[in-house]
Amino acid sequence: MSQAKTSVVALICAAGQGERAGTPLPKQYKELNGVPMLVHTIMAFLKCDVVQEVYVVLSPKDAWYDVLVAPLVGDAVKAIRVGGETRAQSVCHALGVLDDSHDDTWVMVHDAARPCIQGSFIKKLHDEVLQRDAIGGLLAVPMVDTVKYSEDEVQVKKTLDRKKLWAAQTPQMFKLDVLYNALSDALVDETIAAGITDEASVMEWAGVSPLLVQGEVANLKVTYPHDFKLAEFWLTQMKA
Ligand SMILES: Nc1ccn([C@@H]2O[C@H](COP(=O)(O)OP(=O)(O)OP(=O)(O)O)[C@@H](O)[C@H]2O)c(=O)n1
Ligand SMILES: C[C@](O)(CO)[C@H](O)COP(=O)(O)O
Repeated sequence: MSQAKTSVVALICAAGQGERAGTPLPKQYKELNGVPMLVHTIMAFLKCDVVQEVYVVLSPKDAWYDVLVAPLVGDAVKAIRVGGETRAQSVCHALGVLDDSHDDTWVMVHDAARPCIQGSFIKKLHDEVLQRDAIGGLLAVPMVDTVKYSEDEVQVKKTLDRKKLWAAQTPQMFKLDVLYNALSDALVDETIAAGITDEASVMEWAGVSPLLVQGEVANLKVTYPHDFKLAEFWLTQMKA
């Protein structure tokens, strides 16, 4: 008897302004090796056979997606124009749109700003979460630097035990309805909302322990101007 395939959708967050990157257009539209960053990100999910549907959350004011990205990715990707002021709000609004039509579905939330994501990384997260029957999980990399804790951004208060520290990446994979309910609850309180910087953090707040799946440094988040060249390097390496 054939088993029913697990339903997995990708939600790519592309409603940010990219202020730290300092580009004229939001950074997700800057070309990397001749193609807008967001196209690289979307194509990785479109080509990955563990993902059945791909959605992108945009700012309601976005004037560039239809011109710069849609012609290159086609209509298999659905744009949802409900982005909010913070990443968490953008994700929550988009999940609210998807929740009605998606029962028993996993969602992989991913940053448009991580264009070097590869199908093999996506599949690793998918397989480990499902094989271990986890509540959900995220790609993350162990810290390689010694990590200092400061309360005033001037002096060191202490050194943290880096063996216990991981840098969170995306995608992060959870049941869509569970994540939506947790995010909706958390965002009601401004103080709690301020600490919700990824999907795992809201699930931790809800009392569960997401699975850490070891990722790759290549899956960097393009944040500052110097990151564009680094992302181009990794994209070239991965195509080689
Ligand atoms: N209100 C927001 C803010 C961010 N994002 C998305 O979340 C991802 C990670 O956020 P970050 O790198 O912080 O992007 P920006 O918020 O655009 O950057 P900055 O903070 O420098 O303005 C990005 O793909 C960004 O488009 C989003 O969908 N909605
Ligand atoms: C979700 C994230 O990519 C995990 O590292 C990251 O937190 C998003 O960036 P932001 O600057 O916190 O929006």
